[in-house]
Amino acid sequence: MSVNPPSSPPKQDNLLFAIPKKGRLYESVVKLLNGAGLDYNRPNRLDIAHCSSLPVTLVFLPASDIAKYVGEGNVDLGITGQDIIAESKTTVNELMNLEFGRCKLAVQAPIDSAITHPSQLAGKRIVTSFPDITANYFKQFETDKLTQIKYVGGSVEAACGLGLADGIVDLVETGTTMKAAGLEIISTIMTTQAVLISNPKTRHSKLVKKIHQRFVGFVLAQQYKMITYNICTEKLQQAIKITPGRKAPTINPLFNEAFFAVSAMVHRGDVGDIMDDLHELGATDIIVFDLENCRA
Ligand SMILES: Nc1ncnc2c1ncn2[C@@H]1O[C@H](COP(=O)(O)OP(=O)(O)OP(=O)(O)O)[C@@H](O)[C@H]1O
Ligand SMILES: O=P(O)(O)OC[C@H]1O[C@H](OP(=O)(O)OP(=O)(O)O)[C@H](O)[C@@H]1O
Ligand SMILES: [Mg+2]
Repeated sequence: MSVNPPSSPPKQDNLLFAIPKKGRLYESVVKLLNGAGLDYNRPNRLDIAHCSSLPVTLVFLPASDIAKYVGEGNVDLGITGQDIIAESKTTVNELMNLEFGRCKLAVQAPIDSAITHPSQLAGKRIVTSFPDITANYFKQFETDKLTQIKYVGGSVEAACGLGLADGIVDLVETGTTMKAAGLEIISTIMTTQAVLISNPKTRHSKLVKKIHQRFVGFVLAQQYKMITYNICTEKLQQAIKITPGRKAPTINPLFNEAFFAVSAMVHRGDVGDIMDDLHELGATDIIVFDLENCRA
């Protein structure tokens, strides 16, 4: 694998943190860094940026190289996909799932072909950006002939239409790319999402732990919203059943009234139903807030 060194030297003794320089993970990673308070200024086109808030240097690298840098280089932390870790065969510590970059790595073939099972592609021509995972996967179906696996760095879906492959192994999220290329899924090799990884031999374990904890808080905060409402004494117990909170709801009596103000964390996806249920019960002044960050 060819990898370019960063364009200017990192600050000595800073923790090095590898960030995807572009692509599908980039925007979510930038949000995560902001949310976790890792402030930085990235001069135009430079692949290196020093954080102003922590002794951390960000190195912007292709997502596909990050597992290698973290596993074998001096890079302490990184963000990349589980698919890339599996393909790199390097040992890294997977610290946490980041809940974005979700997709699956799938064997695909032209819709108008007679292929319905991956065994029909064993020994044939497969194009992919994941040659190692692909070779291992097809081994189970091979009898005499080895599967011919060709690596391409992108636009894998074009390979069948251009006569280079009988099938491909590529990532599928919505399926738009696959359908546009006239392909369909024959089998799924693995599901994947973005993860925070660390170098098992890092000299910065304290700082790794700190950043990890901040990310845990931010990712948790993204999954919840805060709801507050007023409810009369007689209906309080029923309301608590609707919003039990993560541990328990916070309940405060309202001044001079037989009412309580309740606040609780609720799952983002449940908010609509919970508001309906509370309204039906007779709760008033129901307000929902986004959580910017939290520490559970
Ligand atoms: N469509 C997608 N939906 C969700 N996650 C994806 C998708 N495509 C790729 N990923 C995840 O992001 C990782 C990096 O892929 P990405 O396409 O961003 O890199 P790239 O191909 O180097 O960049 P680019 O496509 O801009 O050339 C993948 O290994 C996978 O984990
Ligand atoms: O199922 P979908 O939602 O269409 O997403 C899947 C596509 O996304 C990625 O490609 P990307 O856009 O990164 O281009 P690339 O193939 O050139 O890397 C991946 O390689 C698939 O082709
Ligand atoms: Mg891509």
